[in-house]
Amino acid sequence: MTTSNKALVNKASVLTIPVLAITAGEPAGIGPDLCVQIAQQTWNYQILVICDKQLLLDRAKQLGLPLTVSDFNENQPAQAHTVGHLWVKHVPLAETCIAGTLNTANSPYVLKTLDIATQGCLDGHWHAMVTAPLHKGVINDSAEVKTGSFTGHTEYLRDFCDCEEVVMMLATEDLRVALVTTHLPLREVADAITPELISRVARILDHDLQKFFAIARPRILVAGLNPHAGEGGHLGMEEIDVIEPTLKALNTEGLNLIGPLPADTLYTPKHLEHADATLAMYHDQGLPVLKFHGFGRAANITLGLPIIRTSVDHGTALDLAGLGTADSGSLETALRVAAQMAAAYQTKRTS
Ligand SMILES: NC(=O)C1=CN([C@@H]2O[C@H](COP(=O)(O)OP(=O)(O)OC[C@H]3O[C@@H](n4cnc5c(N)ncnc54)[C@H](O)[C@@H]3O)[C@@H](O)[C@H]2O)C=CC1
Ligand SMILES: NCC(=O)COP(=O)(O)O
Repeated sequence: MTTSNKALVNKASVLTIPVLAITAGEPAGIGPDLCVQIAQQTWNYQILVICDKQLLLDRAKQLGLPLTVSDFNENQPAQAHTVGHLWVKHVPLAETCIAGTLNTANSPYVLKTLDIATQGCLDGHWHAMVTAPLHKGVINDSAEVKTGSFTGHTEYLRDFCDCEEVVMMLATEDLRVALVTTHLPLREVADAITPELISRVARILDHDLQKFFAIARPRILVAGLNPHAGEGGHLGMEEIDVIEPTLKALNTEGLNLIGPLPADTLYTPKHLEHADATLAMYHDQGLPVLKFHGFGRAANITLGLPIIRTSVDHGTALDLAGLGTADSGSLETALRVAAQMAAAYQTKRTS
């Protein structure tokens, strides 16, 4: 690989053609379908897919779409995508995959694709990783993984990259929703909302909105935890005891956090009009709003990592695998956002 397409994270390189690595995710889900579908489109990036080569060719045949593949070599200069072709970093499946049918034997393969993609970003072999959906259940069901220990890409990448904290943010054209807690049972959420966690998350969100999205001083609307943001303490004390004083302290550092606001009215046009992002306390407080607004056109972005990682806004959709009816809109968005983030990062480095 020439210096021109080496990592933006740990090497001072010039971004010419971004090299984006896609992990195809759960082999029985729609991840492989989406990779084949985006291969049919025009892109100004080099797209490489980290997966089993034969899986992609089989899925293309099943979908009736043309596809050729070549082995990706990080020592070759980057080249823009050509329609109907994919570069592949081959990782063999443990067992042949049937679209729509989960198989725990292939779970270690899914994790291996993530490890390779992440390490490749850290080593500077590609500019960003974009993840197709995986199935959290089948990974936890596999003999190689301790049950319940795999909660999602976000936490897995946090641990792989040895980060204390990362932030999940989903973004569509005019709405960004970040989360204080991610994949946590609802019963545990209230106890997890501490000044320390809110502070770590808010600082990362503020920092990365500046770094990757060129927002000078992000205005962030923060939701309360309880209905009506606690109704002055009558519907819960977390706002008064934890959230309010934490936001106040963070604002004295220069952050621009507004809240805690009642979550139901925070997500109305009047409030959102002047917001750069929103911060929800838990997964299903913020994400249903985002998905109602922009499902299929949103990207999931992990902030706070030493690499760029974006993803789709949907799951494995086992019911659609191999049928040709999966919508590739979110994967397209995730690719575009990854490329924009890579360019923004590069501009900041060189300015
Ligand atoms: N980024 C990731 O790896 C994500 C993984 N998941 C995982 O996916 C698995 C299945 O989750 P579900 O809750 O069933 O959600 P899901 O998103 O897979 O499916 C929900 C509904 O949306 C439809 N759908 C999803 N993606 C679509 C697309 N691209 N085009 C057209 N229709 C689409 C499905 O057919 C289904 O009716 C779970 O294990 C979950 O944890 C869920 C979200 C994100
Ligand atoms: N709802 C988002 C989701 O479940 C995806 O999580 P992750 O695998 O990107 O951490």
